[in-house]
Amino acid sequence: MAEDSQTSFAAGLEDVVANTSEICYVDGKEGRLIYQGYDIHDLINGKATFEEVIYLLWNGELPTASALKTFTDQIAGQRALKPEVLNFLKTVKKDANAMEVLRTAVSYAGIYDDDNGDESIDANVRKATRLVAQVPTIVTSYERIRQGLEPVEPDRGLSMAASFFYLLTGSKPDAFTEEAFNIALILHADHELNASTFSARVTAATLSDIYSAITSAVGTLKGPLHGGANEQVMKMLLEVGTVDKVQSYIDQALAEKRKIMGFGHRVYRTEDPRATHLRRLSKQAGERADNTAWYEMSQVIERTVMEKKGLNPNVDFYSASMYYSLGLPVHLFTPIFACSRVSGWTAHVLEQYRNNRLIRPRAEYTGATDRTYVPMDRR
Ligand SMILES: CC(=O)SCCNC(=O)CCNC(=O)[C@H](O)C(C)(C)COP(=O)(O)OP(=O)(O)OC[C@H]1O[C@@H](n2cnc3c(N)ncnc32)[C@H](O)[C@@H]1OP(=O)(O)O
Ligand SMILES: O=C([O-])CC(=O)C(=O)O
Repeated sequence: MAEDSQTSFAAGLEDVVANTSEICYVDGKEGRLIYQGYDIHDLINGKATFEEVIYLLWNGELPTASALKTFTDQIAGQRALKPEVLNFLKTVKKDANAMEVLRTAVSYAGIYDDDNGDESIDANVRKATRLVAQVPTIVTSYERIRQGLEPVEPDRGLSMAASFFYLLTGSKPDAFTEEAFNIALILHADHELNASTFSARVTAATLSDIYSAITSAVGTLKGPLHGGANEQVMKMLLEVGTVDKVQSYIDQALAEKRKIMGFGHRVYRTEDPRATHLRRLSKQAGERADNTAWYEMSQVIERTVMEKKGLNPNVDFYSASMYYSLGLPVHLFTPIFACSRVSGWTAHVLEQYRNNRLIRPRAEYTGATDRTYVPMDRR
């Protein structure tokens, strides 16, 4: 064994502290989520906007009214896609996975970004602004193109929450939908060194460009153990169908050693504070849609999984029924997560650039040693 081999190995890097960050603190024991010192409950109870939270994540301070207006206008002014990106969305196959399309479109947009090749701090902030502005446009435009509809021209006067629905449907959402979606965007904005943010930081730490980092992150978020879980949760609810089938479904899944999607977490050992809000919003969205069946089924699943496995729901559990009740297509649930998390990813990439060191851990070598090469004719 090589002399410099590492002696401590943590499977899945559990509890390994891989960098310092001022952006976000997750208290897994108490179930608290803090953005730049502000508890998410305070941000939501104080009726913060998603734009305000992006400003906070990037700058470390809450904006004044005029700073927020300038920032909001800057984002709103960057929503339109470059013709090359739009053309990619129009020519890619219509039944592609929406996260794969987003991943490739982000990578493509980087090539055509006006600041491509400029790695100055100002250029990276401009690129980050375009990324948070355009990820929702990519997601909604591809969905419309897939349905045989023309993409909608962005409306600069709309909030990020309202703009998503406008770009998707051509109509402005009602006040409840805008408010609920704004909260969901805030809740998904950042989560310390989750897998996709870590992959963004690893890419950025090679001093590669911000679009490459966000492309890595989108690909990582897609997996069902991470952001992809919200779509799997809704598929489970649809498969279970009715409340009376929950018990047998969960029993069978656990007997087959299958994971119940939307439950468990690497850090939280108690209620995920985001689930507290999403549970309430799932109920309210169900009531407004005159169908609380998905919420009620979710409640029974939550009780059953707690009873049988002692696991709490994570952010992906109640967001599924909430989005479904808002009329959003299931295959957009994970792209919607990306529309929010791109704010945290970009905050982390900008932080990585400010104080960079290559991220390069070691592997504990478990392979063979001291073998002698055997020529081909003697194998
Ligand atoms: C935005 C987000 O990324 S939130 C997470 C979204 N992902 C999901 O909801 C997928 C379902 N959940 C999971 O797969 C896991 O809980 C993860 C991936 C979130 C965390 O994984 P880890 O920290 O590696 O925990 P790990 O998978 O080792 O689970 C520990 C134990 O709890 C069990 N467990 C964890 N989650 C679940 C679950 N959802 N259903 C059933 N059992 C579970 C495991 O089987 C394991 O049991 P064992 O020790 O008897 O083998
Ligand atoms: O922190 C994690 O490991 C996963 C998570 O909840 C998130 O990314 O929001």
